[in-house]
Amino acid sequence: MVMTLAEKILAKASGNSQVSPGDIVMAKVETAMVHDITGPLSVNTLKKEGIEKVWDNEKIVIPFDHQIPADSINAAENHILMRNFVKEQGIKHFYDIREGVCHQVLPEKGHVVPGTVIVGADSHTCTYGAFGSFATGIGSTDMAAVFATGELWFKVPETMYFNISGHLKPEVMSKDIILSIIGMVGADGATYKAAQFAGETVKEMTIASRMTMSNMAIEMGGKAGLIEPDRKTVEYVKTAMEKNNTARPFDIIIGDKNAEYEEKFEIEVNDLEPVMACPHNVDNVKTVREVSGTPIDQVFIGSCTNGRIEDLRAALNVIEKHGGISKDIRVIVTPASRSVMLKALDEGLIQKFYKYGCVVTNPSCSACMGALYGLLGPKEVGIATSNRNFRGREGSLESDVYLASPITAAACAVKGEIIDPRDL
Ligand SMILES: CC(C)[C@H](C(=O)O)[C@@H](O)C(=O)O
Ligand code: SF4
Repeated sequence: MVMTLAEKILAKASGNSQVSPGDIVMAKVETAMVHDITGPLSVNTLKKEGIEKVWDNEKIVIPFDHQIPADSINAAENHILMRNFVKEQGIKHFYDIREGVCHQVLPEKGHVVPGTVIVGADSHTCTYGAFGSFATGIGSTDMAAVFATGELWFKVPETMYFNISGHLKPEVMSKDIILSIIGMVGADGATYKAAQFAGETVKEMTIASRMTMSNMAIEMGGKAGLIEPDRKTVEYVKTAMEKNNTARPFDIIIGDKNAEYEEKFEIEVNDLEPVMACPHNVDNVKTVREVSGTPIDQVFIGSCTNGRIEDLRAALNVIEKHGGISKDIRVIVTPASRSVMLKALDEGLIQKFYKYGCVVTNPSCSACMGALYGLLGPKEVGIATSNRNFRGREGSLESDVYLASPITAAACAVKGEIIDPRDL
């Protein structure tokens, strides 16, 4: 019988020749990730259960990213607890405060393996679906079970298939596509389903743009957000593995031709306009022109959704073209990882952001979740290139967050209010 990409990966990882939606399978995990916020509970649970050794100290990856450098004594204590765990267990892949956001660091360091099951104690673990893996976020206590056994049970999800065709206008990015899709299906439209993004538009996309799409699959409830691997994927993964001594063989798994999808959507993007997710729900999606003129206080360009080099280039391009940012607002720029930061430094982007009066921070989760810095105060309005805008996400419960692409966010930074990049 034919299977979808998600079904094929779960079948392989669970040693079955065939699986169908609804089946419960026990799957082998290829990579398991916890970070500085979610790791401590996994570690304490493991200890409480009396488990002395993790199943594989080479398959557990621990990046620090949410509260780096430690912004409170509590964060510093979490860091100490995790560093001790790393030492005790001989965890091979530990990335202390210098590397950046987990979902950027794992692919860059070669820990994302196409065709495998990857779990992370972070909801945006679905980002790695962009590499053709079945990647999903799990809770810290579930992770303790994975640390102990290297396996986890899954209910095989149905797949919602999004066939995307056409060419984007120059001011429109993959962020606008995924926001439009979420606006269309709703924040719970794909609950416990695998979303699969396919079609010529996705094929033409860079890996970074694909990651933006998969990253937000969870924002419509998706268990995973998969994209079939192709030449670009293999090249990215092989290079990352070779550079970081993480090389291992992997299979390229693609879905069967006549696989059954729960629902198939045809999306044509030639006429897609820049859009925004407006307060306070990610599915409250409007064209930027509909909310044009809204006053703003802060623009945040960064996060695991849109903090990659192409995002920084695109944002700076808009700022440069229009002679700088508004002096009435704050602009925070956070490269998603050390390697993005180094590239941005090499290309002179950081110097220019600074010149224009942006605040550039260390690679981290930064202002994305209102846990580190860049918090919004009461009644303030922020534009963010990140993935969530629920009440209080970026600070005060009385603040508003609009989610947008880096191009739109930069246009708003230039104007000091919400504006469609085409109207600058
Ligand atoms: C802190 C962590 C549990 C959380 C998540 O899982 O998504 C965070 O990364 C977020 O984006 O809200
Ligand atoms: S950048 Fe934001 S969304 Fe991504 S892992 Fe960090 S807090 Fe979560």
